[in-house]
Amino acid sequence: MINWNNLDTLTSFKELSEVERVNLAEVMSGENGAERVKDYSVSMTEDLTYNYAAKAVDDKVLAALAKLAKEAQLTEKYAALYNGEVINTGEKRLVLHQLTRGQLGDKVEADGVDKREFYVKQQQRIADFANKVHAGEITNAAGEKFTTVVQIGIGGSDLGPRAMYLALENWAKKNGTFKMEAKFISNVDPDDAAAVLNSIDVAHSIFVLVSKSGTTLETLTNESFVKDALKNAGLDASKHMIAVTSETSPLAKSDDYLAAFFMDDYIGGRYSSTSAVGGAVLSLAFGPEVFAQFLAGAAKVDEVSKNEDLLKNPAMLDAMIGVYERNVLGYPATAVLPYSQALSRFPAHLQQLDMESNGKSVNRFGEPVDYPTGPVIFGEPGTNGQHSFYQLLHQGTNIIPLQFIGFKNSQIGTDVVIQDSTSQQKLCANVAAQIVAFACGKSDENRNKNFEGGRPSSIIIGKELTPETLGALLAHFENKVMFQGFVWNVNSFDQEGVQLGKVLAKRVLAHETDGALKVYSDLLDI
Ligand SMILES: O=P(O)(O)OC[C@H]1O[C@](O)(CO)[C@@H](O)[C@@H]1O
Repeated sequence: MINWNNLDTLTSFKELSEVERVNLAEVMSGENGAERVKDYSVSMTEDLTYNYAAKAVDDKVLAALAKLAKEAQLTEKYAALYNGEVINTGEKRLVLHQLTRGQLGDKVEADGVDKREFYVKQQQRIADFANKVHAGEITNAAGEKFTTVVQIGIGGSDLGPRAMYLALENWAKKNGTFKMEAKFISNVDPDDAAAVLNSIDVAHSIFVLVSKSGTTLETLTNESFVKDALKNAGLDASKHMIAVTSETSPLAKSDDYLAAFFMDDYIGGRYSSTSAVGGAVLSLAFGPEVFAQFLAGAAKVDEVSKNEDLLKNPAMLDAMIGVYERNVLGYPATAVLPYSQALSRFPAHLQQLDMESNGKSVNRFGEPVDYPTGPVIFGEPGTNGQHSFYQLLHQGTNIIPLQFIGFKNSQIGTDVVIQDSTSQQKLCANVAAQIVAFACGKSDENRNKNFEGGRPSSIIIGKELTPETLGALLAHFENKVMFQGFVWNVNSFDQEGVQLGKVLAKRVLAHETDGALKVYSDLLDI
């Protein structure tokens, strides 16, 4: 039987709080440090490793975390999720994003269909459509090939797919699978849509309207913006647009689109990159085979995440160390720092994934919780971040745990040797240096130049960022966030916190305001 209990009622959580703290600077110094870097490492897939040597944990802390993971029944809860229980209690929905990339457990039936079959069918329909576009069988009205794909969507209908596209753009160009350039319109700021439209040839562009609900104001506004532009160019908008939505949304049966592809209410926006939401744009941009490799990478990590042994389950381990840092050590934030330009928008995606999922103050039954839940997430690619906010990370008054990601090889492969090292070597040297600098610090009589150290980090290391490693990376973080939600006993799959602002904005637009809202409306000339 599964028990959904608050973290502070668990005996093993009290025990964890009493385990002696680790002096990170001490354990990471000298030979001991070298041994830790070798030992505190676990494979995520054959190409990716999670290394947690520079986290403030030792065997005692890890044993206490394993006990907590067991008492919180994390593997059982994961199994309940992929076997189709109603895990999203707020919206009374199943949570099925893992089914888009593999069958992890029982067949899941909902709405009278086998859900795995439903997702696979959508992937096949998308693959077929994308192949026809690439082959010139689906064209614009003049019979010319589409050369650009533009995704219109916001939140999960934008951030994940955009981050994934950017992550693979150069890889696809290098490996001969690049088919079409992709652009993204998300913000309701008219400058977003206008700038994208100014940068493309609309006559040769295909637009993917993505909205699960089919009611998101920003997305519908941008759709009209684009339709106007197509009309002004003398084009029939319905021959340039496809939709990705749920079958129950107002967009599903409209004649306004060349085709419609479906996901459903069991896939949260921020978990939708492996569904039709990511599938359409990525298959059009890189071909369906590349999208399939991306799914295969995610499926591998989903499988590893079933492991009951904490030390052999990187997503669960990462999650538990994060809980220790948040609820025992009291750290408020986590920085995501990819040493990979291709992952430039990955931190923004993780921001939504983590903060929209676990930024909650009530448990899954709607009762207030008495402990901190999700941390603040932010990040930028290294080495750019080093010349920006790392000052606070090294010497500020808050300790911010760090999540580094690094690859041995670059994607494009073009490089130069300057002062005896390549740029790729410089990049990797920097991430290694940062881990040790943060952990060990450096004492100096001048307090201003003193580094206290004791600043924890982990690193995910891969050979190269490929579609498969990207899928694995994505699933690692999705599963980490899911496990943390289980430990905190929150529902990680709804987002009521975004509603109030939407309601008030509607009131402003309808001029139904008073008090402070009225004055702000006047100040902004609405
Ligand atoms: O795909 P939709 O329904 O347009 O929603 C877009 C985004 O809006 C939200 O519901 C909240 O603003 C996100 O969770 C979601 O990713």
